[in-house]
Amino acid sequence: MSLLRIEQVSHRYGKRRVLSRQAERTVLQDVSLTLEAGTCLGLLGKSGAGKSTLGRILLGLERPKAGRVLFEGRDIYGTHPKDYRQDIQVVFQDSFAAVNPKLTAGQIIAEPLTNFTRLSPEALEQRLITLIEQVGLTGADLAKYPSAFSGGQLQRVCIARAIATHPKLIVLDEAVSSLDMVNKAMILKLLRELKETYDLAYLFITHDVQAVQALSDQFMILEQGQIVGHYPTPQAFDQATDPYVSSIKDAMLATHPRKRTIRK
Ligand SMILES: Nc1ncnc2c1ncn2[C@@H]1O[C@H](COP(=O)(O)OP(=O)(O)OP(=O)(O)O)[C@@H](O)[C@H]1O
Repeated sequence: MSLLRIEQVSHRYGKRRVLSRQAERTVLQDVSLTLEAGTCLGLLGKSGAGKSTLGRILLGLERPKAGRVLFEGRDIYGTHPKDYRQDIQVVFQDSFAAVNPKLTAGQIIAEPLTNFTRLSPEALEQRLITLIEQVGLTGADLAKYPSAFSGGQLQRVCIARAIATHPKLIVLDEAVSSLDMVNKAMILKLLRELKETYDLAYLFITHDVQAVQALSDQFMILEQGQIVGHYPTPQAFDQATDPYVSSIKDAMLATHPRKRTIRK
C-alpha cells in the first residue's frame, strides 16, 4: 500500500453566485499522484499553479471539491484529524512567519510533543536536546527566541519541530526558497540525511529546479491546476524536454563551467 495516494483531486475557490457574473475559480483539476514511504516527490510549477493548495489539501486543511486523499489507504477527509496529524507535518518558506516570536526555540519544538505525546519533563528536555542537535544547533539554542536566529537557523528549528513526532510525511512548501545558496545547500543536506534516518517521505513544493533535483526521487509539473508532466526518476527529469522544464532549466546558469552553454 502506498503511503499517500491523491486520486483525481479537483478544487476551486469562490462561491457559486446566481446573480453575480463572478465565476468560481478552478485551481486544481483531476490531480492524481502516488508517494511511497521514504521517497521524495518534487512538485514544480509556476506561481499560482496550485502547488500550495495541493499541499494544504493533503495536510487536511482544505477539503477538495472532488477526489480523495488516501494516507496509508484511508481517506483523510473521512478520518478524524488526530488519526493522521502526527504523521503529516509541514515546513514553510518563511520560518519567521511560521513561529510564534514570543516562544523560545525549545517551546516551539515542544509544541507537537506536548500535543501528541506524554513525556515526563525530564524526557521532554532530553528529547528537545536530541532534536535540536539533530538539526545542527546546540542545546543552548533552545533558550533563544526567534529574533536571535538567522533565517537558516530558524528553518532548522522549524525542521526540528516537524520531525519531533516522527512523522511519515513532511510537506516542504518552498522550504529552502528564501535561503542563500550556502544555507540552501546545508538545509537540503540535512533534509536528505533525515529522510534516510527516519525513512521520511517528502512532498517538495518548489519552483527551484536545482533544489528539487538535490532531494527528489520523482518529479511532477503542475500548470494551471493540472499535472502536465511526470518524471518517475531523476534521470528522466534530467533529460526532460517538456517546455516548462526546459524554460526554467535554461533560465538558471549551470553551476559548473563545463556545463555552461554559450547562448547565440
Ligand atoms: N484561499 C484562497 N481563496 C481564493 N483564491 C485562492 C486562495 N488560495 C489560493 N488562491 C488562488 O488559487 C491559485 C493557486 O494558488 P496556490 O497558492 O495554490 O499556487 P502556488 O502554485 O502555490 O503559487 P505560489 O508559487 O505563488 O505560492 C492562485 O490563483 C491563488 O490566487
